[in-house]
Amino acid sequence: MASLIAPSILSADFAHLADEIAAVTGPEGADWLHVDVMDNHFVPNLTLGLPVVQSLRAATEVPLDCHLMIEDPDRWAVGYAEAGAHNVTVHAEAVRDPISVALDIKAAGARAGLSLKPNTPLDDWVEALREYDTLLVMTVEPGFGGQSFMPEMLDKVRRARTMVDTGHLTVVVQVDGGINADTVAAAAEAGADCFVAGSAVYGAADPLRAVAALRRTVLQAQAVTDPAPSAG
Ligand SMILES: O=C(CO)[C@H](O)[C@H](O)COP(=O)(O)O
Ligand SMILES: [Fe+2]
Repeated sequence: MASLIAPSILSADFAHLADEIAAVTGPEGADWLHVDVMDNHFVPNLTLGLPVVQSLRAATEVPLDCHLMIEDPDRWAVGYAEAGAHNVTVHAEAVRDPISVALDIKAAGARAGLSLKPNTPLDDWVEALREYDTLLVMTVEPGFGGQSFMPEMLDKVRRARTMVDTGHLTVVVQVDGGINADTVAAAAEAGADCFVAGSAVYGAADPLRAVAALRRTVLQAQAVTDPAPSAG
């Protein structure tokens, strides 16, 4: 099990993105940088797109984790991989040909991720997930930062963990939405490997310390559930 912390720049100051990324970068800092791409169609919010991701790629060494909350990801996802994203996640509810999209993302040199909204069942996507490297379990309705964690999503995380542990899937299990000091342990105990946190990191007085504190809590929770976890 991994223990990756991925601050979401959705809660950062968009006028100072390079500084905001530097604020979470360091030996105990971000493992991935989570970039929420919203198109105002798939979700009722508009953030940033490919030109910003291209600029971010040149501005930081931290692996970029692009969460595409957009319609027609079949058309756009590969561009994010070509721009140098480390992981490109598309939504199950938006994708038309999930296998082709995963193959295209991977052929362009990135990891491929598939995201499930809270009401989207895991079982419907297990076959497609065999082509994916990351499963993003949304723990809020996508669209906005600062929402409350949905504890009922922990079952989905547990079932995904079991599928990975029994060799049916090889995905990193990622959680996104409402992850903070109060909720991250439950997500880790349920078996998540990668923890996206926006407001809990960028709303903190010291974002770098907030990242380190989240990771410590994750490692403690994982040590209880899995006494010999692999390095994150
Ligand atoms: O995908 C997202 C919203 O759709 C964000 O990544 C997520 O909400 C992070 O923000 P917070 O940690 O404040 O909930
Ligand atoms: Fe996200």
